[in-house]
Amino acid sequence: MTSENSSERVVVRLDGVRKEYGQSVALDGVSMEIRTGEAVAVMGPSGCGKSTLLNMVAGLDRPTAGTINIHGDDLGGMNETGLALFRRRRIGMVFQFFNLLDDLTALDNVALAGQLTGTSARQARKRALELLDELGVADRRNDYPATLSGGQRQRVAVARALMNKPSLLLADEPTGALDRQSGEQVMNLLLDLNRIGQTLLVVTHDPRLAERCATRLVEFEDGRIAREKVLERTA
Ligand SMILES: Nc1ncnc2c1ncn2[C@@H]1O[C@H](COP(=O)(O)OP(=O)(O)OP(=O)(O)O)[C@@H](O)[C@H]1O
Repeated sequence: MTSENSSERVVVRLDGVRKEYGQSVALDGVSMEIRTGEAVAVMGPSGCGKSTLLNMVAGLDRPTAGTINIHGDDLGGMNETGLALFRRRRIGMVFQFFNLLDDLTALDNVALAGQLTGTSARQARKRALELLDELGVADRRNDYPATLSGGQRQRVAVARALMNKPSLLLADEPTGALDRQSGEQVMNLLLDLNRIGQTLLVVTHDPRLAERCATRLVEFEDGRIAREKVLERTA
């Protein structure tokens, strides 16, 4: 593989990323790459900067210093509108507590993500239904989040994250609020998605999630990368 080809395969590149909140340093010079098709798990003690890293990569917050490139686009060069568009089109996000809109049905929660990028309501609802079907929750399409189990809510949230075929799926403790069985199902879902080519960056406290789903483990300590290792997936 030529170096040109290999650079095309880089989805995310962080270079010397530092983030300060007042006196506190959340990220202290982080450089890393994520390549197409990788599933990277980020672990580390509470407060080591994991969520800050995801927020930076999603363009939800800006670094104090350093650069972040996603598929060659420098996030630092985008204004707020550009960042919002980038996020909707290129990034899918899954959160610990689902972050679904309570007053929309499961189907509308998913379809809205498509409509926000200009897909027609009809097309968006069609794709949303296909995704809910693939994720095994199509029968709950007309129900509101409050009436769904945690595992079902997370499936709907994953469907929403996939709506715009993101270059990168980010997940922040996606199993953190789930019972063991629902957590296992969400792990299998992430594994299946990665196996069909979805690039993943997952923050977790759960070593089982990293072992099951990740191709690489990155351990953070005090805002820095302390260790990295390639994982052999057993499943
Ligand atoms: N908005 C903010 N304002 C001030 N300090 C913040 C803010 N966000 C994060 N921090 C600080 O930055 C550091 C890293 O926080 P971060 O949430 O990234 O850690 P984490 O590894 O995700 O922790 P946890 O595992 O507990 O979720 C912490 O010291 C935290 O208090």
